[in-house]
Amino acid sequence: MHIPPRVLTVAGSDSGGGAGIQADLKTMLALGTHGMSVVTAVTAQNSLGVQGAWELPAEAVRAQFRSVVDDIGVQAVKTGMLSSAELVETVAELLAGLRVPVVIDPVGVSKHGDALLAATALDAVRTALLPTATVATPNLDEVAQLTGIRVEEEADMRRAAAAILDFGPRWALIKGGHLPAGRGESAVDLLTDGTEEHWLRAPRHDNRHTHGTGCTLASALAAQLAKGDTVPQATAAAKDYVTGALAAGFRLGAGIGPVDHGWRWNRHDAH
Ligand SMILES: Nc1ncnc2c1ncn2[C@@H]1O[C@H](COP(=O)(O)OP(=O)(O)OP(=O)(O)O)[C@@H](O)[C@H]1O
Ligand SMILES: Cc1ncc(CO)c(N)n1
Repeated sequence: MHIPPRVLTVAGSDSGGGAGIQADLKTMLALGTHGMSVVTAVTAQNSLGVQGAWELPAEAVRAQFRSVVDDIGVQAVKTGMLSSAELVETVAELLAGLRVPVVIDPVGVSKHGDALLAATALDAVRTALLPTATVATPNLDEVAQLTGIRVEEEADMRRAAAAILDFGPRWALIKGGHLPAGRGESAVDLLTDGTEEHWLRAPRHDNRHTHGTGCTLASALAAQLAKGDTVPQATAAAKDYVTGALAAGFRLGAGIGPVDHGWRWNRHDAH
C-alpha cells in the first residue's frame, strides 16, 4: 500500500480557490503528497480582491493542529495568512514543538493590496514565527514590512536575505516576482542560508493570472521537503512547478485569475 508523505498547511481560506488553503491543498496533491489544513481565517475573496475576512479563535487553531499532528502526523508544514498577533504567537508556539521542516510564508497583503495580517502582528512574526522556519519565503513587500529594506534591483536581494536571516530562519528565499517589469525577462528568486547562495531564474509570464503564486511556491516547497529533498532541491522543484502553473494561468472573474495547479495533467487542454 502506498502511503503518501503528509503535509500540513496553516493558512486562511480563499473562497475563490486560487490562493490560501485551497491553493496549498491543490499543490500538495499535484506533487504527490497528502495535504491537510489548519484554517486560521476565512476570507470572502475573488478575482477582484478580498471582500471580507473573519479570524478563527486561537483555540480552534490549536485544536485543529493537535488533531492532525497527534494522530496522523506530518512530515512538513507550511504557514500562510495568520491574521493577528495572537494567531502568529499561537502558531509559533505549536511549531516550536515540532521536529519537521517548516516553510513560513509571511503573508502580509494580497495581490490587490488587502491586508491579511494586522500591523500589530509584525513583531511576533519577527521574534516568534521566523525563528521556527526552515525556510522563510517573503516577497519584496514583506521584506520591506519586516526589515525596512526596499529592494529595487537584484543586488539588493542579498542584503534583504541577510536581514531576514537575522530573525532566525535556517534559509531565506527572497521572491523577486515583484521586481519592476523591464528589469529583464526573468523572475528571479534568491535562496541562501548565509553561506550557500542559489539564484533561481525562470521566464517571466505577464499574462496577469498570478493569483496565488506565493502560496503555491511555499506549499510546493513544503511538499518536496516532505518527500525528502534538501532545501536547495526542494526550492528548485517548487520554482519549476510554480512557473509552469503561472504559464498556464487562466482567466476567471473580471480581475486577476488563478494559476493552474493541474498544469502537469491539463497540458493537452486549450486555455
Ligand atoms: N510574472 C511572473 N512570471 C514568472 N514568475 C513569477 C511572476 N510573478 C511571480 N513569479 C514567481 O512566482 C513565485 C511567487 O512570487 P511572488 O513574488 O509573486 O509571491 P507573492 O507575492 O507572495 O504571491 P501572492 O500574491 O500569492 O502573495 C516566485 O518564484 C516568483 O519569482
Ligand atoms: C487566504 C489568502 N492567503 C494568502 C493570500 C496570498 O496573497 C491570499 N490572497 N488569500
